[in-house]
Amino acid sequence: MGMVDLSKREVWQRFIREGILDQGRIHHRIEESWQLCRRYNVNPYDGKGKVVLEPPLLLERKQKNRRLLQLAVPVLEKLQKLIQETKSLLLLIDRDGYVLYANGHQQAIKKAKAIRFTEGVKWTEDEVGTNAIGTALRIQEPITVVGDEHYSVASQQWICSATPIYNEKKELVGAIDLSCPINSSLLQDHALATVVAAAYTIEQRFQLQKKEDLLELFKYTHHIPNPHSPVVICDCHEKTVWMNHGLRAFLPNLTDQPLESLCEQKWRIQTKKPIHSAVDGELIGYEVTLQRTAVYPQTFYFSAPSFHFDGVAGESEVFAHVLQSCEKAAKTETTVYMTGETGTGKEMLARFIHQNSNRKNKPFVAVNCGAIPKELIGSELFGYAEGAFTGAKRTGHKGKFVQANGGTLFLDEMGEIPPEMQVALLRVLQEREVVPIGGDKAIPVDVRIITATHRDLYKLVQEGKLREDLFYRIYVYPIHVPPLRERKEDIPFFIEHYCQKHHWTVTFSDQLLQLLMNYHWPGNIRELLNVLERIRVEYGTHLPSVSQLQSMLVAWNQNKEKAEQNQALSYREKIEKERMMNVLQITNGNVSKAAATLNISRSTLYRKLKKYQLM
Ligand SMILES: Nc1ncnc2c1ncn2[C@@H]1O[C@H](COP(=O)(O)OP(=O)(O)OP(=O)(O)O)[C@@H](O)[C@H]1O
Repeated sequence: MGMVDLSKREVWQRFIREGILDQGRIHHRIEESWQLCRRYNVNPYDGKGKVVLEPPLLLERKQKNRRLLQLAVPVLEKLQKLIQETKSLLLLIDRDGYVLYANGHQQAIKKAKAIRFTEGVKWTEDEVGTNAIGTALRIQEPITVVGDEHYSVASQQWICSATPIYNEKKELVGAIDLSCPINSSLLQDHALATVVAAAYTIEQRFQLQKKEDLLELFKYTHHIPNPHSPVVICDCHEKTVWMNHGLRAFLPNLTDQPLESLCEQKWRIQTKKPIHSAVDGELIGYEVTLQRTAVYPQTFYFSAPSFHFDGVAGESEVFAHVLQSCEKAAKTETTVYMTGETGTGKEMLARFIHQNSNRKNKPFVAVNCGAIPKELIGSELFGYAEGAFTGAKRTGHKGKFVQANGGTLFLDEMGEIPPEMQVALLRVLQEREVVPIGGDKAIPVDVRIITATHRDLYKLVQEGKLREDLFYRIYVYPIHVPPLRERKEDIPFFIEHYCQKHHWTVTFSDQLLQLLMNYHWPGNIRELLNVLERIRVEYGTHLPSVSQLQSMLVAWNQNKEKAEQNQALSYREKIEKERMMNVLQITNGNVSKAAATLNISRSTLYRKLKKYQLM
């Protein structure tokens, strides 16, 4: 864009009169704009402002752009001296091309008024033809338009430099323009540099303002009561900024996420309240309360809407797969083999399979093979005939197989079945009939078998403790239930479930949750529920501190270990241990006296104290 010269005037005249544009004579942005103006049918012999907003409408527009005005005007006012010295005009324009603010030298203002270049006017290319403001807003680049480069004569006595302004989100929010009469002393390169620098400063202020808004939003969060319903605060662009405990339990560290991404994660917006800045009334964010879309009891719409799981499913992928496997098994008659540590919910899943199968109206019978004395397993499972043995009920006894007829038999701790019973069990599975002990008539039975174990059954086969043929009878459709530590993300759901079930209104802090989520839970869900029960009983609505909970978990484990060791002791050993503890108590811990009372040597007593972990 060179200086005003005659040749440029000629180029303009030729284009206006004949529609011919001499290529390369003017800047390509100007060429492009002229072509546009021609298409818009802009009158080249006019170019005065047409749309000037009435005061109420202008006020409304200023209100809408108050952030821009608030951030830009102080910067523009710094240029006051330059404007006066160069007899020019400085304008702030909104993104639609309306002049929001105009400041300038007396003469320039007067000259501008003549063409209605004032506050409230719309100064776009389609209104007044090629000009710095309208063109800069369209091409989103800084530009200077000199004299005859203006499409319409009204502006041809001006040199104008304009540049777009972007907010912190890099969205176009408006433009600044520095205009001066063509004979001004202001150099056009300087003018352009000035507006670009001012726009840069304003953009910096937008960035800073964003931080202030964030601070204000954080301050606002202090006034949010601590409701149990999950609350999220997001900024005015609907990006998450903060969430309360109720939500953090489920979504740790989810800030700077689009609000809608939370909705994808099974949340629904319940209320959305705008938050305005206490400083300038600008909308700075929203307080949003959310609601879980999928809560327990959860209905899983895997393939049929009828599948229903009464327990906590949580959101872990591993457990979702388990439920899917169960659903598949439920649709068939297949024999299911469940593995998983104690307390992972195997029995619950066995019930889930039963309740979703065709057998749901028939009995579900669970037998814990590990809990029945070995000698009784046979009669428990297969029943006994009338008068089968001394003391047997005269009427006999229906075994679990017969009780479960038509339904599902859940055999827990399969690994505990003694070898001689394994043969009988194999027969029932093969023949689908049972012969009660002491009886001679076979009773046909129709049951689906689900077995469960926390032991490695195949290892038992290798060790010769489980018949291989029985193993293959039951190892048909294996489902592995993961331990709780492999589905930590589900822990908050269990807690929520427990709290609701017991009408226990407490909010677990982040630290407590972290502790519960990082613990290894050897007893899995059962252990978690026990710990929650203990917290509820001991602490009520005042939850323990982190260290209190920590020591609770440690003590818990030690007790459990002791209990396990006790279980490992024989009956005789248990009695011996008990006796030693009593004697030590009576002798106030005096080992010599205790040894004498027990009639054993001191060294034997020490050895035994070690063995029973009493020292
Ligand atoms: N998904 C679940 N939702 C709610 N509670 C559950 C869930 N899974 C298990 N539980 C609870 O955890 C406890 C242990 O579950 P369950 O008895 O089914 O486990 P298991 O694997 O069969 O244990 P074990 O092997 O020791 O018999 C029960 O009180 C059960 O109600």
